[in-house]
Amino acid sequence: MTELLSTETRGPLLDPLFRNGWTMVEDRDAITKTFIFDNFVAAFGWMTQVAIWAEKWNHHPEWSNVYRTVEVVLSTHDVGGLSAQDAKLARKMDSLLAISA
Ligand SMILES: C[C@H](O)[C@H](O)[C@H]1CNC2=NC(N)=NC(=O)C2=N1
Repeated sequence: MTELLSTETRGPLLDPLFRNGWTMVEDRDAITKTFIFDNFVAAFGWMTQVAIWAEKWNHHPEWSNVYRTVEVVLSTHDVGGLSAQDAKLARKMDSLLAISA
């Protein structure tokens, strides 16, 4: 069962993400990061790879793409805030950058 991140687990899970460009969304228990790629195809290719993982894990981003920029927000709708699933998908998004570069 997906659970809201507790105060104790929040730090260790989120701090590495904050060091990697993620930030909290203002007034919402969610994290956000803007990814900028060389061009639209690179952005969409990265989104496609993320989509495969999101579907596999049944955990989906809130995102928008304009040309080579992808704005991502992660939160777990079922629990109304951040869960370990969000940190997991955020780590995967960052790891896929190396492949997409
Ligand atoms: C019915 C389906 O399993 C749920 O709606 C899943 C789908 N993807 C999801 N994605 C996110 N970000 N949060 C959820 O709570 C969630 N729930």
